[in-house]
Amino acid sequence: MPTGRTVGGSTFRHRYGWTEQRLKYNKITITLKRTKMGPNKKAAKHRLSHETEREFGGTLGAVCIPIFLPLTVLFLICVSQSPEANVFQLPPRLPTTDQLWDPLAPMLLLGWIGLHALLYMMPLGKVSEGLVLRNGTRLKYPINGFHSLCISAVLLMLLLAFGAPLGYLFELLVPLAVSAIAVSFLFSIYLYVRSFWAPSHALALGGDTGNPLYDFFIGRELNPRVGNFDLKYFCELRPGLIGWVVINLGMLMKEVELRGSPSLSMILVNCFQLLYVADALWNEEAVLTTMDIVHDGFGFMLVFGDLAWVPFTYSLQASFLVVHPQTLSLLKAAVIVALNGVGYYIFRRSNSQKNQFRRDPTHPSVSGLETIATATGKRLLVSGWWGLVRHPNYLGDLLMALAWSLPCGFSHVLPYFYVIYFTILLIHREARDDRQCRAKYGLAWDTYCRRVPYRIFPYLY
Ligand SMILES: NC(=O)C1=CN([C@@H]2O[C@H](COP(=O)(O)OP(=O)(O)OC[C@H]3O[C@@H](n4cnc5c(N)ncnc54)[C@H](OP(=O)(O)O)[C@@H]3O)[C@@H](O)[C@H]2O)C=CC1
Ligand SMILES: CC(C)=CCC[C@@H](C)[C@H]1CC=C2C3=C(CC[C@@]21C)[C@@]1(C)CC[C@H](O)C(C)(C)[C@@H]1CC3
Repeated sequence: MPTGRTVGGSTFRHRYGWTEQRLKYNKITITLKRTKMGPNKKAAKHRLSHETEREFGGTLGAVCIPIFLPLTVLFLICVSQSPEANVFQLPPRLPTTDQLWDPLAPMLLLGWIGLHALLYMMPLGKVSEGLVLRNGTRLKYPINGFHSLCISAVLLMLLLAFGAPLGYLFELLVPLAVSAIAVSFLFSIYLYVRSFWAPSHALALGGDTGNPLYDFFIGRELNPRVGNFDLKYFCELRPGLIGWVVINLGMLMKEVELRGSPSLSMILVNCFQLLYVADALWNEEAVLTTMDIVHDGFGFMLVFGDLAWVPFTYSLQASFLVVHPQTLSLLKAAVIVALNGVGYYIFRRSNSQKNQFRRDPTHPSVSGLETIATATGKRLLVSGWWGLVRHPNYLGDLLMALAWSLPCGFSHVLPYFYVIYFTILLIHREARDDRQCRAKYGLAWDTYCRRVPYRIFPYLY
């Protein structure tokens, strides 16, 4: 019988009599106490208490980020559409009040979200189970995001065939972003209020600090649902992500209106980002094991990220290209396509390898890989993609991000906003994940880190 193994700095004993287990989980100390009950684990009663250390700068971050990021979205759209496209221009270019509002924008936005809610509820595709929750149950999720993308594509083609002016999205970008920001605030308030009716096991471990500003920002409830409709899972992949490629298409149509045909740069940006979104929806099931679904509460940060940040800042290259056309030689285009291909290959293969390993470690594609055991019973891959760096999927994602900016040339910083922001996001995300894994796996995680010393970039970081 193993006793006294150290996990995340605390001691726990595998013994039939009693256990007291202190897990440091993402800066949250969880104390699980079991009474003397014999070997039947199901009979053991858990007392759960948690003190949380706050992320994203705590209360200050929770107040500043919801002010600063929405303004950043509006600022960046305006800069991308201005002739100078200079992010460092002082005073900063902000929209006039006239530019902010168009009654068409909220109608289009709510119609779009409503359409995707209907598609989500359609009995298409399979139903999959999420990971086991703290109360021992598993939620069911419809895997029909790719169907939604295809149906959206057919509807858009029909609209184009009937002469719908999709290029008008260029003029509507700022009012649409304003509406998405307003919806994000209202929706987050609804989520915060309704979380007080949720049972305690349904709250996110880091989102129930008792500080209303912080909890509103980070999200109290883990998987808020209306009946079977999972609000977080729905927002993560559908209206925002598909909305992003629709905005890109709108920018392409605007270019056609202005110059008669789309540029090679615009085609590349549209194709690369469509591939990324289609891939996410094709592999929708894999989202069920991401940090956002498994760990993070659904609050302002994710709501705004999904509904406003992703569609309006990830499409900046396309809106930039409308006003700042670029000439791209075939040779340069080929190099950029190759870079995107390499990035995509690393991203997809590494994500699929880990998902396959987590779902079925005996599967022939992963059973031959070298692994190390952890005290939780789960194993960690130390060969294959996950033996190269600790986050090969981030490496691939970053290479793609660079390939999306390069078609915009080197004359402006703005098209590189995504790759700069994304590097910061992923470095921060890696640090969060490192803390969580050290808490979960203790010594085994340290061994893994020694075996695989680089986090994202081989021999660099
Ligand atoms: N475009 C965008 O804006 C964004 C894209 N992304 C992308 O989303 C994808 C998912 O990222 P994310 O959810 O952050 O994290 P990961 O998919 O990298 O998952 C991290 C988890 O994987 C497991 N793990 C880590 N190392 C190993 C190993 N050696 N062997 C087996 N399992 C391991 C651990 O969980 P456990 O052991 O519990 O299974 C760990 O918590 C990435 O490709 C990322 O690039 C992410 C954020 C934003
Ligand atoms: C600055 C700010 C408001 C940050 C919020 C972060 C969110 C924008 C991102 C957190 C994790 C995300 C993921 C994707 C999109 C961005 C957010 C929501 C993702 C859906 C993109 C497509 C990928 O294939 C993915 C499914 C792996 C990915 C999951 C994480």
